[in-house]
Amino acid sequence: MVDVEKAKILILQNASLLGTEYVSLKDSIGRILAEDIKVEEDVPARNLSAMDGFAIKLPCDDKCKIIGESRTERPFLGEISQNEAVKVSTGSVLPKGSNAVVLIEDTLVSSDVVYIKKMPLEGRNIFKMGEEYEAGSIVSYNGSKISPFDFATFCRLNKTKVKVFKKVKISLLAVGKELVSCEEEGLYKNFLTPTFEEILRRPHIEIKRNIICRNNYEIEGELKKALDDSDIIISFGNASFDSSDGLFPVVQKIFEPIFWRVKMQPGKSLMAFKKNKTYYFGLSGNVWAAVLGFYLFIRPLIFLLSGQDYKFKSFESVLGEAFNKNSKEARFLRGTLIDNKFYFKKFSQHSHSLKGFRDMTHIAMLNPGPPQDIGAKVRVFEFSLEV
Ligand SMILES: Nc1nc2c(c(=O)[nH]1)N[C@H]1C(S)=C(S)[C@@H](COP(=O)(O)OP(=O)(O)OC[C@H]3O[C@@H](n4cnc5c(N)ncnc54)[C@H](O)[C@@H]3O)O[C@H]1N2
Ligand code: MOO
Repeated sequence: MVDVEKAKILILQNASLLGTEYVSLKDSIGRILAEDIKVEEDVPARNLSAMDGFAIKLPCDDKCKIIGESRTERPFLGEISQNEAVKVSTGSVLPKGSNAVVLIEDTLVSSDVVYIKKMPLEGRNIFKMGEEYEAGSIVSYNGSKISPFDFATFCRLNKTKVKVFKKVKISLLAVGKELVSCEEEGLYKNFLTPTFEEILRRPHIEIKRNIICRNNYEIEGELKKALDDSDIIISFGNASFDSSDGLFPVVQKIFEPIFWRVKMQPGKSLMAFKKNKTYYFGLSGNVWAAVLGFYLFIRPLIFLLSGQDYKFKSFESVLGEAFNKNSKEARFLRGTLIDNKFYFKKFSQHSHSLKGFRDMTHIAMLNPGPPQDIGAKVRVFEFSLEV
């Protein structure tokens, strides 16, 4: 049995990043960048007009001769002199020599002459070369998740492929003779693996299997298959290591222990094993214990393996309600913050209960010890299952 902090360290200390691969831009959204994205050429590469109107060269008279037109699809190639104007549209390349754009609504046009009613200041209405991104600057960093706007930026930078970390391959196993699928009639429905599959359905993760194992033979077979193709295997149920129906002995046969059982409540029944580079976690079938085990130990590992930075967002707070039990081990409560105080009584604290997940925003950790009064200091974590 290890304490919570030791358990976190034991899991992360030997974790190594997954490999990298190149993917096409359209497949990159949601993946984790494995390179810094550097701007090769100024964006925009030329001065562009930011408005519809006329490019002019200041200082000039309020009457200019129209010498041509620059369109987005067909730029004007000549150079502009004082008292000349070139018709421009939003996004079109500005002619050489121009230094301002007068808005179309501030002009009067008569055949090839434009009368300027309101003279712009120099530099106005121009989307300047390099204004968006200067050559040599970095727009996205190694380890960041590629958002739709990153995708748009990479497109604008003329990227066609980007280097990303390989997907984290995860297997989910529900273990229990009593379990039926959510579509079947029964008292003990396996809702845990489908729920976690939804939580983990992300572009940088690949779910290799989601399966119910009802006997040792199935457990062993699925664990061995998962060992071959997964980075992380998570099982739910039968996590008590001395349970008679055999998950623990099977796991012991295949993997090497990191630790089993953690000094915490709930979630004490947790196994962490490893074989080569594959991690195995045996979480409880009790939902709050399973979610907490995932939050504390597996989620940080997924961040680390996939190349992302991870930091537990925690801070000191105080109890808004008294907690009137002794705690033998670190105790985790689900709840929420109001005026920076932690409240937990309207949330079920039962390990088996689903009540409270919808509204919980924070988790408080109480150190082992006697009951705690209102105002007692507690460490509070922001709750999120985002990976
Ligand atoms: N005498 C003792 N009893 C228990 C102890 C103890 O120390 N002494 N520890 C308790 C703690 S703490 C936990 S946690 C659980 C051990 O958990 P298990 O992982 O062995 O739990 P199971 O019996 O397999 O399941 C518990 C509960 O959850 C249901 N379940 C299981 N898998 C799923 C699934 N995939 N989806 C939904 N629900 C699932 C299962 O049917 C049970 O009802 O033991 C305590 N007991
Ligand atoms: O430690 Mo158990 O995981 O409370 O239900």
